[in-house]
Amino acid sequence: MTIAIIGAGNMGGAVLAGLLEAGHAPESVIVVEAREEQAAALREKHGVRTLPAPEAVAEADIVVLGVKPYGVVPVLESIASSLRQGTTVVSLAAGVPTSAMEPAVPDGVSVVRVMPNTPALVGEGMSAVAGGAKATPDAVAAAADLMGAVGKVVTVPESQIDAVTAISGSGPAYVFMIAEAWIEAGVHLGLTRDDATTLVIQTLAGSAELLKSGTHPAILREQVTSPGGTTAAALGALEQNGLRASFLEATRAAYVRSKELS
Ligand SMILES: NC(=O)C1=CN([C@@H]2O[C@H](COP(=O)(O)OP(=O)(O)OC[C@H]3O[C@@H](n4cnc5c(N)ncnc54)[C@H](OP(=O)(O)O)[C@@H]3O)[C@@H](O)[C@H]2O)C=CC1
Ligand SMILES: O=C(O)[C@@H]1CCC=N1
Repeated sequence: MTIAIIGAGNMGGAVLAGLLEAGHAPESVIVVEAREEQAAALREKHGVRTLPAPEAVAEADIVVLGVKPYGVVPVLESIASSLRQGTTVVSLAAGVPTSAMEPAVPDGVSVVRVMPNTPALVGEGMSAVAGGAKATPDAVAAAADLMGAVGKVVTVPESQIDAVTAISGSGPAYVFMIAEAWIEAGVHLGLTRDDATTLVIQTLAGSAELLKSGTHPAILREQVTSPGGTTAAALGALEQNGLRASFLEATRAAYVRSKELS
């Protein structure tokens, strides 16, 4: 199975590193990068091959598109004549529907849309997979297998990909912003920045583990909240300051933006 990754920046690079970490042989991964210095850095760091796009896709069973949304269709047009029958194109781009990509590829090439997230870098990604109208079931399964190497995968109808983008695609940024604010809050209370960082990161990681155990978040929250205690005081302040409404509004904004991009 040869995988070509066109555009190994933040997201394509996370998939690349995650795949290698999961045991994919570096020789079976070909990277296409716009700038030679970036290509050289990836060769050096990961031991992968780098090639111009047409040569890379001519060898590939799966072509992963990690370029910005506006670059997706131009890249497809530039590689169309080199794609082999039976190749699966996996687009990671936000807001680019398969209906915009399919006309740019020859018949016999499947297009699958994936919305991943950056924790793929450490094998803890969350991806949603949606096949285009012309994608074969095998191609959708191959895309799901690929992303399964770097985290969890769900298969959704393409109509839900904008919602997925708003929840898990952009989601890590919500967590990182909360972590930043939380650490600063610790510093405001007199903790050293190092200690505040350790306290916050381990609290996030431990809480994520508890959530993964399957207990409902409301039960876990109740277990921390003593009547009339410190947590109740903090949660009251979060409610008063509109935490839930902020999440509704933030994810709605991401959803609308994802639709606008298409
Ligand atoms: N970042 C994220 O968390 C997520 C991103 N995505 C999607 O992933 C895609 C990439 O985003 P992101 O990784 O953040 O962006 P980056 O800018 O970090 O990565 C894009 C990469 O593609 C390279 N590139 C641009 N044009 C070409 C080309 N013609 N051929 C080969 N390489 C090219 C860029 O090089 P150069 O820098 O030289 O331009 C860069 O390395 C987007 O479509 C985005 O919607 C999806 C989910 C999450
Ligand atoms: O911000 C973006 O547009 C991309 C898509 C999801 C995460 N990053």
